[in-house]
Amino acid sequence: MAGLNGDPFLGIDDNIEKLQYNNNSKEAIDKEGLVVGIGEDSSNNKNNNQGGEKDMAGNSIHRSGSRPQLDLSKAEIQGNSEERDPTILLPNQTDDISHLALDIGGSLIKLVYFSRHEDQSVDDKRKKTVKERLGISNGNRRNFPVLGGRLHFVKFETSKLNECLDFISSKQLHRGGIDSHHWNSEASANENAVIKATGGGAYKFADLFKERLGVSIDKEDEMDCLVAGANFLLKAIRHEAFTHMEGHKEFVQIDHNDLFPYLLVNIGSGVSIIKVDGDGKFQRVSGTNVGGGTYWGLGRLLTKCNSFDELLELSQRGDNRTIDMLVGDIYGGMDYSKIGLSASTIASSFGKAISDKKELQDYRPEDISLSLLRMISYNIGQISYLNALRFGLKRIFFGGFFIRGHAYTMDTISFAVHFWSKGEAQAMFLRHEGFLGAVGAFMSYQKHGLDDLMVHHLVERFPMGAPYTGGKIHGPPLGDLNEKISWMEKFVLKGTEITAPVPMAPPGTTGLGGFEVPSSRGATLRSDASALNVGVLHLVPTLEVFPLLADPKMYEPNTIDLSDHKELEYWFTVLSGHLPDLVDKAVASEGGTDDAKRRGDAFARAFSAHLARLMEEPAAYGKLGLANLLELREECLREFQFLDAYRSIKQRENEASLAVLPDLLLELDHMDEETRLLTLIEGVLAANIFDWGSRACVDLYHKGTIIEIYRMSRNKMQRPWRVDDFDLFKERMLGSEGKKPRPHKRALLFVDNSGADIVLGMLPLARELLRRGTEVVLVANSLPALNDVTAMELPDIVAEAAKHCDVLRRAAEAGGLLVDAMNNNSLDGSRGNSSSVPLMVVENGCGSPCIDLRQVSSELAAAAKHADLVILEGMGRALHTNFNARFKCEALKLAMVKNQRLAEKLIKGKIYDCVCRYEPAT
Ligand SMILES: Nc1ncnc2c1ncn2[C@@H]1O[C@H](COP(=O)(O)OP(=O)(O)OP(=O)(O)O)[C@@H](O)[C@H]1O
Ligand SMILES: CC(C)(CO)[C@@H](O)C(=O)NCCC(=O)O
Ligand SMILES: [Mn+2]
Repeated sequence: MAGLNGDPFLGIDDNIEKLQYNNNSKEAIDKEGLVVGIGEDSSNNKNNNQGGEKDMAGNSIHRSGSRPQLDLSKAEIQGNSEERDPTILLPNQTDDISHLALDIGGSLIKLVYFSRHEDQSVDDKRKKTVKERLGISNGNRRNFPVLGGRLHFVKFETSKLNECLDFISSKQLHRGGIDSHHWNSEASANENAVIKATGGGAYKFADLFKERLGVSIDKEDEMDCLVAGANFLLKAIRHEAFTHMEGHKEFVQIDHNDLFPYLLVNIGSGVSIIKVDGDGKFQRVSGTNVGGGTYWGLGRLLTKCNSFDELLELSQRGDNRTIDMLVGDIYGGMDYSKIGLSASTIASSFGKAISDKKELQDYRPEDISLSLLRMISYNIGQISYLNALRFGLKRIFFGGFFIRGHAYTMDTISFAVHFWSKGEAQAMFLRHEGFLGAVGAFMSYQKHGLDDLMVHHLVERFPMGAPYTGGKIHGPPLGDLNEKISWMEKFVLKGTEITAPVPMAPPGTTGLGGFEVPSSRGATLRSDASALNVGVLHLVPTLEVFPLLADPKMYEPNTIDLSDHKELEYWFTVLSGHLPDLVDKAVASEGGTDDAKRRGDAFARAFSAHLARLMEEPAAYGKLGLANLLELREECLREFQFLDAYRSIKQRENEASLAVLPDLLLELDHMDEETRLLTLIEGVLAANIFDWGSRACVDLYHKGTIIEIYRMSRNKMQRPWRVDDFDLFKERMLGSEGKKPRPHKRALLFVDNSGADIVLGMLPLARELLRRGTEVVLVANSLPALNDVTAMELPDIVAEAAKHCDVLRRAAEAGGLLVDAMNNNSLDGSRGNSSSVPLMVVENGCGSPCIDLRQVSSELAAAAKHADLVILEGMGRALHTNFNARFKCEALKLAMVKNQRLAEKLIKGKIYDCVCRYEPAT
């Protein structure tokens, strides 16, 4: 959903050392001596929205207010100043420009770095008026002092510091990370660059950083950073914390108002135990030197393993009973039931090694590793519990890379906490486990304003890097697409370690006394390349919670819960089955070139890898719903630069539908009000059959033309529909017993597909509402998804339709949609007709067939303020998501169910059944 909001007031940080400008800003520079509204209110920058303002990487450079001033003196244009977007160098820019923070620990270096949004803004005539209409003033951007962009998470081994330095230098992260491609290092060595860093290495390696990268390290206190990082993540990431018991992972919804106090246990090389009472309010109450370094260090000596992951992997095949001394070993096979110890309880870790005449080589490394892992995890759990007890704390959050998302480790810790506290205290884990300190260090750049971010401003995405390179100890800096594809091709050639799903062992119980080894060994450990379950965090300060949600806290967008494995398997099959066809469409949409084929292939592999990854571990990317899977597919397409796979299909369908629209409108106009309303709703439902996301519909396309299918679909419309609140809706619209109800003030129509769906379904319905004096806001996707119509495409479609319809034309003019028409002909004096209610188009902030109403565009949020009717149309928006959503205003949910299983599950019906659900305001 993020990265699509090409909004000029996203407020990207602008301490750029080098910027580019288009012709407009060039003028400004000439006149004003290079002070082009930078560091001032960006409303000065009328050129922001022009699409031409892109750097070579396709990124636009934003200019926002409330940023530190740039030193533009001695700025010079590099290369030919006649070029459209010449590069300007700012040699004297010495502001604190870093977008990188580090946590350099005893074992690992953690990096958090920031990159800008790829601005997708284009010259969109819709946008020119919509802000004005909706009263979104430029002043609003003052509310978003936060920069928009992305946070990336990477780690390296501390012993391989050089690799880390190379990474930083190859990405030019120490120079602000902006526009690294054409940074001219000669011309502007930045003497005063400063990077925030925490952990012991911030002290130990400061000189080396100065020497190698020419940057100074600004040291931040480690405990401060851990706490700041944990507080931020718990506040801002929806599914950051989870419990893990007996192999079962469950995300915990943390109430921000009820977070403190808690105990934070960071298991790095050593362990810090911190009592946290608030933001910046904490005390390190304990620690233990038996930690991650102990497991890895001792483990390496005892097993000759070469990597931490190898050691962890060994443990998966281990049996600790060969080396641990059990109660039964001491009690002759009996339980010591008086104090609640079963025979299989570990009495003494490694205890058997004393009595045996065995040498180290007589023990299996697997058993040693498991025994060691269990000993250390259990010990930490127990010490943590004791500290929680000391301060009466109920919640313990565990972080640090020792945990490494490993099921057995988490189960053991949870077990210890649960057992000793008799269920009073709860162990919770964090998805960004090892990055707490680094996130905290990043936050200490106060100018980033990260503190102000709220849950709805953050969108986590899992690019190709998630299943392949994400979290790799030293991920290759896969900057451009080509690099990515070739890397993946190599990877695939090497073998397909990533694609084979390994089902998790079914969870079992730990039995009597509860001292036994937790059953969960987890699935086969994945190679480190895919070890991390964190994605890229997109910061989108313009996103807002949809203001008409009745209860945003209780709102859950997904109707289908994919934590049910059967359900996941089903949708996995559906999406996999759909893949070849999608790849065909995508490749064709890009002209079917060799390059497109190669990208298509890479897309298919990447998306399959995501699916396989999620089949193996459904919660790998946080809580998983069907909407996430569908969005992942769209994001994945975009990642391989398929910007609109259904482009030509959409165009064809729009044209075909527009051709029959006049006839339809004529037909409608001959009906009485009641028949017309029914026909209109039927029309919406019937036209919703055109859905390229549905297998059944794609099959239909091979059997008939668009219009034939539409006719057939119309003819099949028979009431009662499977969910049929039409009579209620009709009464609200037309009244009963001669009483005329007041018309709606403003209706938001969340539209779905291109072609018949929008042209023959939703537009005629919009027209009816307009005619009744209701303002209509067409809410469409910001970015393409399947054959969904986008907010950018809508004005042209409306303009075409308006040629056949006065109601639409006047409303579209009043809504500022027909800019061209208004300029060209002031034909009948109806221009700006104040008696017409406006028809508007706003983008929803999404690039997916589903919509999560907790994160919508500010445009939509503004448009919603005066709305008293919400119409959600289509499977994605009205069924897969939001079927159960409750609104403060009236809601109408319209869709044809084009999937047998969904029909059975949701409405106990069958494929092609229809839903017309009307709900009064709550
Ligand atoms: N790939 C890896 N290489 C080395 N250790 C790893 C790896 N993955 C996980 N670990 C574990 O994570 C621990 C380090 O965790 P973390 O990065 O949180 O601590 P640190 O900051 O390096 O240590 P400290 O805070 O004590 O200085 C290691 O001691 C080891 O147990
Ligand atoms: C020394 C630190 C804080 C470095 O991160 C960590 O390794 C740690 O908390 N060690 C445990 C030291 C102790 O409290 O016994
Ligand atoms: Mn650390």
